[in-house]
Amino acid sequence: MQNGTYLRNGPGVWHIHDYNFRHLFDGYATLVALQFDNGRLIAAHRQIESEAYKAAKEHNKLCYREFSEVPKADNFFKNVSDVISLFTGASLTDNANTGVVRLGDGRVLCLTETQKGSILIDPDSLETLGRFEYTDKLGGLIHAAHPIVTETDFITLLPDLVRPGYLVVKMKPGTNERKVVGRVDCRGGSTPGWVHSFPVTENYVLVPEMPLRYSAKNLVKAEPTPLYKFEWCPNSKAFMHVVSKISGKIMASVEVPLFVTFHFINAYEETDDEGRLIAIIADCCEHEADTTILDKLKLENLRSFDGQDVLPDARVGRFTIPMDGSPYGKLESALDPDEHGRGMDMCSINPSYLGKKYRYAYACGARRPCNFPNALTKLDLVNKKAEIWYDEGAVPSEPFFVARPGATEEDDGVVISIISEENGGAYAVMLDGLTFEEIARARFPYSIPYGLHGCWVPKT
Ligand SMILES: CC(=O)/C=C/C=C(C)/C=C/C1=C(C)CCCC1(C)C
Ligand SMILES: CC(/C=C/C=O)=C\C=C\C=O
Ligand SMILES: [Fe+2]
Repeated sequence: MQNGTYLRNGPGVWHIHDYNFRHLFDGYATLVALQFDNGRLIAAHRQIESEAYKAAKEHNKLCYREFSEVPKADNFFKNVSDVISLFTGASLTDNANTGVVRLGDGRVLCLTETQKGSILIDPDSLETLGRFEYTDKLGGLIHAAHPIVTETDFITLLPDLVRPGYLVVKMKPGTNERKVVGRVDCRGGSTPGWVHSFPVTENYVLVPEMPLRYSAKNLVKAEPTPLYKFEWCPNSKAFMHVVSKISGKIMASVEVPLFVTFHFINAYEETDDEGRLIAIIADCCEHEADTTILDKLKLENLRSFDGQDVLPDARVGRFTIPMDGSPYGKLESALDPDEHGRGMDMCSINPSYLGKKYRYAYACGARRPCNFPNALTKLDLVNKKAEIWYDEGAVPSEPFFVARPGATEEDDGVVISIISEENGGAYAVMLDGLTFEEIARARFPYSIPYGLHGCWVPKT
């Protein structure tokens, strides 16, 4: 194993004093680090010191709007209406609890869906260094939680709730300034679809327009609605738009079957024998166009498993987007969902295959009955088979692939996951990327809560 640090972010504290949050996504961000140092493993964890977290600790109450929680009127600006503070962004959380990325310039950035929740941290001490200030004038309050980050680029989408659409933006390493690549207007609905993540190919950025859309009326509600800040709008239809990375032009825009996804896995360009582009293939963790997964992530559901099989089905949804001007795209299962127990989310790939034809993905899968993904799975998208790693009582977080230095095979590397156990225990596990067998496990001397997304910071 090369030397370096695996960092994982995620909600980890779900209460303020004696007030308990209701949804998984509300929790205050907890970073966990696994530092690999010449065969030794050193583990650490630390809270991200966001303004939202510090204010909650200082005042013993919720002070900012979280994913589903809204402060009581007297918790924030007394005389400013919620609506005004929502649209200036002042009341929005900066609780950067979703992901962590290493920028091409080496800075390590924690993110969530609010732009103000972009927070720099020190990957060695896990100390919060401060807010990442975007120096451009693009404004906006929200962005995709998952930018596409490489050594040379940072690409993200900014949903536009005023003029329904999405800005595609990019930022060079060493800068804090995003530049507009292009813009996509929504084709359906009066608001953009929720965009937690999106995929890219070598030449294109794909903009998903999901029929689960931001909801103007739910955004200002004080109490959570069944779909939180969103609305299911099947009549508004679903679309995939293809934007050129170079010109920003829309190269295709097709209607696709209705879908629900948080996470795109990867995408690539399909060419014919003469090398002409015929289609774009984009894969995602798709929840069978069923929004109930969102409410299943309520803490009371996650904390009460009684043996009933209540995890909604999910699959690898594969979009085929024709590039010949045809108006419709396809959405099919890339493999039989029974291969991975019809549970599917929290994915990773070998980063060298980003935007390219690829064969393997790693994700959380299911061994049923369950109420949450309880297994790790390696998906072979060519042979349409899945391997499963399962340990009784384990709640594994995203299996994160780290390639072996010098590897030539796509799956030559290791897969790291942090396991929270039903009984309060926790351990880190390392699987062989090729065989999917367990290589090592290291137990934490205390509990580590379930978490979301990670990144690899190589030792320099
Ligand atoms: C943890 C995770 O995956 C998602 C977190 C999403 C958050 C914190 C979303 C926050 C929002 C608000 C506080 C109001 C505006 C809308 C929205 C972006 C959903
Ligand atoms: C944990 C999760 C879905 C699990 C269901 O199968 C989704 C998390 C989304 C945010 O990053
Ligand atoms: Fe995510």
